[in-house]
Amino acid sequence: MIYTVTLNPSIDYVVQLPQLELGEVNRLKTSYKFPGGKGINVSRILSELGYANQAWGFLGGFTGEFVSQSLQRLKVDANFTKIAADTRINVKLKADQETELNAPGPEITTSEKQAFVDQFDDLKAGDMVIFSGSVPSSLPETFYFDLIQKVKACQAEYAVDTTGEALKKTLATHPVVVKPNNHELADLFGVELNSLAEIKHYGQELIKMGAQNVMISMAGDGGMLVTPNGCYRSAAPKGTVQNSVGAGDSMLAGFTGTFDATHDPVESFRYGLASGSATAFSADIATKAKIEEILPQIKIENF
Ligand SMILES: Nc1ncnc2c1ncn2[C@@H]1O[C@H](COP(=O)(O)OP(=O)(O)OP(=O)(O)O)[C@@H](O)[C@H]1O
Ligand SMILES: O=P(O)(O)OC[C@@]1(O)O[C@H](CO)[C@@H](O)[C@@H]1O
Repeated sequence: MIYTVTLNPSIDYVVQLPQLELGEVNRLKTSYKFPGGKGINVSRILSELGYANQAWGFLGGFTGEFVSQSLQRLKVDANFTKIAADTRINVKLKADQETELNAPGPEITTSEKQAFVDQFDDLKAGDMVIFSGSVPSSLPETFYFDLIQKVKACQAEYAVDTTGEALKKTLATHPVVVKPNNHELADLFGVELNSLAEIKHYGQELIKMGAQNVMISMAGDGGMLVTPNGCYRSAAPKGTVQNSVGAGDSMLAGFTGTFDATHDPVESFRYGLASGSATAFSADIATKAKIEEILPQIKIENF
């Protein structure tokens, strides 16, 4: 069974307007509300692709209720820990440029945290846990690392999609895959990455630091997979971008779902790439049909 962990879910409030005028009243062309948070997006794609999974994390208040009901409607199996505070709302502005306003997240009490941590005692050998997204500020920065110790004690596998110190700290524990985008990879090492060769080099550094596979997403430039046995690269297929929010999560879902079933990193990368682009070319998270339409267009080469 696959479990996704979203410590900091959200309502994604996506608003469209031709141009943003700062300091003025801006009238929106359209607005949509989606259940958001990286692990939740991963769960949505896993469910689309038919991989049994359950979404875990914290949900609270009227916003948490919206996310919970949306997941029910989307038939995503969920077992969230209920909290007293409101789940956050993240604003995604689609104007001449895409701008995201992500809130820090709600207060989580000690007893709410403990109830969540206790869930990890039920994991079984061979389960896969996907940790995605930011850690709310009321939880320690080491929270993922602490949870990973529990996952390892149960002999389950895990993937990590987070940034900065939280990511660095998990590498030495040997996650199955980490998925920084090229900017997050550059920030991790305090460098600028100007070529594919440089991206490969720093991907290999993450392998040396302990990751089993490193999948680097590069938005419209496709992606790269670095493994201890080789490096693979694919450009992105052509299409009309509608909403790239969640493309990275979709990529991780395509990878982890396929990896859990096949243990083949290159085939997993192929599904990851197709799922990422399928979401970028959709208004919301992609459907299975969209992913399957894009799959034949993915061309992976050794790099
Ligand atoms: N404009 C695009 N055209 C084609 N494919 C895209 C586009 N944007 C994203 N993708 C596909 O989706 C993958 C993940 O996208 P991206 O690099 O934007 O992830 P991310 O930065 O983690 O995004 P997010 O945090 O919104 O989930 C890319 O590697 C690529 O394969
Ligand atoms: O603030 P975090 O946890 O880093 O990211 C949260 C978020 O931007 O990630 C998803 C897209 O990847 C959105 O659904 C959500 O709003």
